[in-house]
Amino acid sequence: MTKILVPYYSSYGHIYKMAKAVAEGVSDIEGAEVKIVRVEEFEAVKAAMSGQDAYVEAQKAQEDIPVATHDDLKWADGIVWGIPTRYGSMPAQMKQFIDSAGALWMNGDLEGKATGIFSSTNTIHGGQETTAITSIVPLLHFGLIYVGLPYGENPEMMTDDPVGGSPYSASTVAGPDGSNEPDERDLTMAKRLGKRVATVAKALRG
Ligand SMILES: Cc1cc2nc3c(=O)[nH]c(=O)nc-3n(C[C@H](O)[C@H](O)[C@H](O)COP(=O)(O)O)c2cc1C
Repeated sequence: MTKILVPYYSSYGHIYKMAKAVAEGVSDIEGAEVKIVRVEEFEAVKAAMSGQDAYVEAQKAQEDIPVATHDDLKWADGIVWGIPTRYGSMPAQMKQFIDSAGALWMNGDLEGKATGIFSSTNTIHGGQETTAITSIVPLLHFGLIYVGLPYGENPEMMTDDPVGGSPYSASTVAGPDGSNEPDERDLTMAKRLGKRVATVAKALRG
């Protein structure tokens, strides 16, 4: 059994929808088991956003998703992180989860596991690539083995349409007001990322 974890943080649901696509892709691999977990929201953000319908609805839709733990990270053979952009890099909620996993780093618990990232921004040039690239840094400190998204398997990237996806990560563009649904091409690339990380994780397990 190859165990793949999809830990994500999502305020408005785009990353959550991408997480489900990633999980679907993992399921294409024989003998793969996938678990989606959400990184917990800050109480201060919950309070600040309590009057914003889009946020409240998106949080409600995720209520049944278990909260991510460090034991989940240890359980997994591969980890595909769902990281929306905050000022061009990862949200503090995700950073806190990663920073608080120092004991795992110290023990080398994640070394040699396959990993990948999917992301989301409001705007096309708002930081999809910087979010992926800067998020890779702590993942390499953990000794994770990074799996990207190659052009060869993802012809959807060869376009000047405002879709997500780059060699660094699967991604989606939520739109300036956040009302876009993930494009079908974004979901397809997210599925392929899930499948690719599961393939590598399986091979690494031997
Ligand atoms: C504090 C904050 C900072 C943000 N910074 C950026 C940014 O730098 N570039 C951008 O395009 N979108 C930015 N956004 C928009 C989010 O990236 C977008 O809402 C998110 O990717 C949608 O994913 P979600 O629906 O899963 O929350 C920001 C949103 C917030 C709340």
